[in-house]
Amino acid sequence: MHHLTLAEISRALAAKEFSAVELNQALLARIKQLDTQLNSFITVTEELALEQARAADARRAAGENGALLGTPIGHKDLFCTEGVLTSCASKILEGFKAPYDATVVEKLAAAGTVTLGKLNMDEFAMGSANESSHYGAVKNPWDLTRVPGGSSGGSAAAVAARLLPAATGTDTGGSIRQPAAFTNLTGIKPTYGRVSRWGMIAYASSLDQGGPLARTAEDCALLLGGMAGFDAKDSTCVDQPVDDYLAALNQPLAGLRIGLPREYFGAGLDARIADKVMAVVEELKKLGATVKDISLPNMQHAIPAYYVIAPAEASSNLSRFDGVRFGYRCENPQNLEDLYKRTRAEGFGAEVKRRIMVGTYALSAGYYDAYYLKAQKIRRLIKNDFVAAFGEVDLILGPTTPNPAWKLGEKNNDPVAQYLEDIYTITANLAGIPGLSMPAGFVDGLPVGVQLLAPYFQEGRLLNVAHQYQQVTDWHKQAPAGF
Ligand SMILES: NC(=O)C[C@H](N)C(=O)O
Repeated sequence: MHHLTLAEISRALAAKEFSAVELNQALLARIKQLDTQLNSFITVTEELALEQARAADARRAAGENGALLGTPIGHKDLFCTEGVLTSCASKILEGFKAPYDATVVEKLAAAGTVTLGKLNMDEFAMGSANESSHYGAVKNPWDLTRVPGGSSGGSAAAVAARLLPAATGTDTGGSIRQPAAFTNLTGIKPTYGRVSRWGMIAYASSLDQGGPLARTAEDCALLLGGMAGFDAKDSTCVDQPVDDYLAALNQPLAGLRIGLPREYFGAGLDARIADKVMAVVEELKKLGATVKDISLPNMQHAIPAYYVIAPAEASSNLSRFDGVRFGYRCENPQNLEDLYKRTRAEGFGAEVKRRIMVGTYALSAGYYDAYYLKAQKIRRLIKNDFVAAFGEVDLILGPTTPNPAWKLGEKNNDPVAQYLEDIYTITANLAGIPGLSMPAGFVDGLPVGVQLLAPYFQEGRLLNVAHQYQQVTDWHKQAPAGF
């Protein structure tokens, strides 16, 4: 059963080929047996899962037939789940059981999904390797000596290893798309405001967006349909109807205008990845697409701008973790200041501290104009580049990452080397547009992802193109050996 996609599971449950209880028990057994190799789960919610599976079977017996009813998923451990540890993979949230469900969790539970657990991640979603977790690094099922990408590395590893058919993730600068690329999955970061951030622990609020990771575009369409929608509890959530993503999948691609930004194919890109990207372009041409060279001239400024804006917002968001209200508190504080200082010094890991310091510095009087304000101006230029490009083309295509998954530990001592790996993904967050990564082949046995970008609220278009590509290729069907 573990090789079935979410859509196949949905159909099998509807046809009563097996029950939700049988399916979820089988996956729980598989998680117990195999996750010791990957470390993709922080918490396995066995009791909750069986309770939800029994309820789903009862709802089906009573005549309900929702597409997600009884389907197994996992949540990245920054989505609040009532009564269950929600850790952000940080020591500072040690023992924190959320008092309520995030909107995404609530919506998916109402649709009948079964939560098998909470998935490992980079601490507070800061990283591209899933090595900064307080709960230990996650391993890539394609090569256990390599990183799965980050920050949604646990979600990616679990889905790639067939421990789960799909999972939620979040993407602030690539955290869904980059791990999807490193583990041969399809993952979509929706338009900013498409999915509610309520109950999703904030890293950089103007960039964070939740979305699905799965093995196929069809599965992403199914899960995103359950996640997206207006939520009055998130003031940045957009009140616009959600498209029928499943219905959009089968549109023909004839006449689709694809733009290839020349800045995406410059220095730093592994030539073997460039070849894979061009092979995807050829395949899409056969399906009727036309291709045009375009330019996104401000892309070179994206990394410095992102690594000012994201830490600035993080330094503000993370000030709430002070040992008073949530999670970890240092032993025997001498006074209030000592409580704050030692709790935060002991509770946050090195990368989180680095970003709090960078962000605080960038926002401080005298430096604000030079760094934060300048970064915001660059952000606008990057957005304008996309708006101009989408005047000429329907979709932008390029690599998701410049390199395939690197070795565990390889970029640990060089944060900037790791930041540079985000070059192709962070622009979509700065502009707020949707982006999708899909499997496009292998280099030395390691998965390669291709990224598709679309205008605001055209998630359906991205899923449509990826689905059509997946009808004529089978990269996405390849499973890692041993899983
Ligand atoms: N959170 C993300 O989207 C990952 C990005 N590499 C960051 O560390 O900010």
